[in-house]
Amino acid sequence: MTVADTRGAVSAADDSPVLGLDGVGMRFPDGTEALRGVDLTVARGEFVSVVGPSGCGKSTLLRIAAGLTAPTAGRVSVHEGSAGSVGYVFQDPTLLPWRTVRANVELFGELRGLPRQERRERAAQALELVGLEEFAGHRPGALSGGMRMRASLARSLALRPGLFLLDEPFGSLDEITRERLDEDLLRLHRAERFAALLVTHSVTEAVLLSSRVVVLTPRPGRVAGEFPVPFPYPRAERLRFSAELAALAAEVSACMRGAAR
Ligand SMILES: Nc1ncnc2c1ncn2[C@@H]1O[C@H](COP(=O)(O)OP(=O)(O)OP(=O)(O)O)[C@@H](O)[C@H]1O
Repeated sequence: MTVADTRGAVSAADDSPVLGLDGVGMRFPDGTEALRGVDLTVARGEFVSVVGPSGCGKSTLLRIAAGLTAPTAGRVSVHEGSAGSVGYVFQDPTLLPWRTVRANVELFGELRGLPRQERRERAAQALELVGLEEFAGHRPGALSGGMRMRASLARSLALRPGLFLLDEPFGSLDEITRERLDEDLLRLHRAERFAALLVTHSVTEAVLLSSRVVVLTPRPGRVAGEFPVPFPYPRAERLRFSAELAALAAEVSACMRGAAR
């Protein structure tokens, strides 16, 4: 996996996928087979969501894409030059409670040895993007759950990722906060133009955010279907409650149910 620190690495002529999974399989040492023969690509600027029944291997897939777990079959490629940094956001914001929000957002830059001034600038910009400038000096304990998740998004945004991997990031939040953060994510995706791979339990969220939805079968997870989402970006808030979105979400859900039989 290549990790670069600037957006300058993106080449206009380069249309290779940012992420490619080729025949990926995963069998854990205890014999549990989580994934089998998964082919999946994410192109530059694309927003792909993965849905599937609980335990079908979604988180395992994301961990493999992030390079945190090595697959036991197949290949993973993160394309050199086109990806820039990889941002990884979990359901748990994992902020350090003794650091201020600003210092948390600067953390990854610190770990990568970015000069102090650049870290400061990137953190300030990322905090502005997620609307947390005024809370930069607060500690995470003083923030709401939604704000903590925004801080977690900002921490990854400060890496200026070419690829964002999101594992059910809003799963523990109440519905209204989750809807707001979906809007934020859509806006950030437009503004920063990263490619995204999102794991979610919500078919509506998947359709609302994505340019493509991938459905996995029950364990071992295989690709049961892929659904291009035809709605152009930027997407209006009312799309969430539209008949068009409901119809596509019903198709995706039917595929999930069919795969589970
Ligand atoms: N380290 C491990 N060792 C053995 N089995 C594991 C390990 N990690 C995950 N599994 C199993 O692999 C399967 C897939 O797990 P994973 O967490 O990827 O599923 P998921 O689709 O993300 O689940 P959920 O939707 O409930 O979060 C599950 O049966 C899980 O118990």
